Amino acid sequence: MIVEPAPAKLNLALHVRARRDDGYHELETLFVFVRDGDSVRLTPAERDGFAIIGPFASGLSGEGDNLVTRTRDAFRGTFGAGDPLSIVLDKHLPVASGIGGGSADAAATLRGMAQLAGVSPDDPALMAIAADLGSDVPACLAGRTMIGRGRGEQLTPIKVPPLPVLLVNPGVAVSTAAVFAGWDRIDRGALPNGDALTIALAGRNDLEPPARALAPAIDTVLDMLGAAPGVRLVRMSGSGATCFALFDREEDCATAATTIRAAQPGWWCLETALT
Ligand SMILES: C[C@@](CO)(OP(=O)(O)O)[C@H](O)COP(=O)(O)OP(=O)(O)OC[C@H]1O[C@@H](n2ccc(N)nc2=O)[C@H](O)[C@@H]1O
Ligand SMILES: Nc1ncnc2c1ncn2[C@@H]1O[C@H](COP(=O)(O)OP(=O)(O)O)[C@@H](O)[C@H]1O
Repeated sequence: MIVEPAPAKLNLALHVRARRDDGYHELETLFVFVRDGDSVRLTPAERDGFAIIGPFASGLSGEGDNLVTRTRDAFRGTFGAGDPLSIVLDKHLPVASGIGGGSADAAATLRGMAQLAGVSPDDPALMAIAADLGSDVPACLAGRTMIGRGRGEQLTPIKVPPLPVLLVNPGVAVSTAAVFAGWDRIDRGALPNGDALTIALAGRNDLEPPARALAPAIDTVLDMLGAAPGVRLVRMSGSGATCFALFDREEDCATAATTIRAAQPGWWCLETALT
């Protein structure tokens, strides 16, 4: 049995540069990962099985299609059938929330299946499968801080300090495609140069305005995070609606979490750290 962690992704900065003829957008983004997330358990079995457990299981259980089973089938398409597998997805990340839960699950499934099949984690075919599954899956397969370009699949490593971070989602799912469609098509420029923190602090998320138009609750989340003592940076991640606040001190992160949980008990709130 293998249990693969599927940590949440954040975009500390996300610059949308152009709309391509294939409908996707050219991006420049700073991908980081946090300590916590979903996990995928893979066990060789008599026949294939797939189950979803955990606090956000109900948001997905009704859907026949899941990125985990799609990934399993894509892996087999490249590397052969192998043993039947019982797969359990433990879903802790809110669905369609800009922190790449589905992409992280896909990447964890690829890593786990590669390990079971004796495929090297560096096999380039894994990255090719990842890029086919979704724009964020290559970064999640790499699983560490990266500058992403193109659709997100051109990756360059960079280091980030393990700062405390608070993630807050107001419980509104937003469609990635709808948010990109709302981008005003104005190129506001490249990612700044420098170390990861400099890039984050001087960068932007160009998807914030269209996401805020679709989900006005994001305004309230950003305001509450921005009012937290000791906060270093507040921004939305990906296409939203999850927003993050970076802190220098764990105590400040914990205080902000307590304040927000008391004011908004229905929101999802995760105190974690960059890895
Ligand atoms: C915005 C980002 C930033 O990291 O994150 P999330 O909000 O999903 O977490 C990603 O680019 C999302 O990646 P992912 O969620 O894998 O998206 P995909 O399945 O590839 O694409 C979903 C839809 O989003 C739009 N899309 C996605 C990526 C991109 N570079 N340009 C796009 O226009 C397209 O309309 C596409 O049909
Ligand atoms: N394992 C999965 N986890 C989350 N979403 C999934 C999964 N499999 C398929 N999906 C579909 O993918 C869509 C995007 O999900 P998700 O990766 O959570 O978005 P985001 O990258 O914006 O956080 C969801 O609306 C859902 O229908």
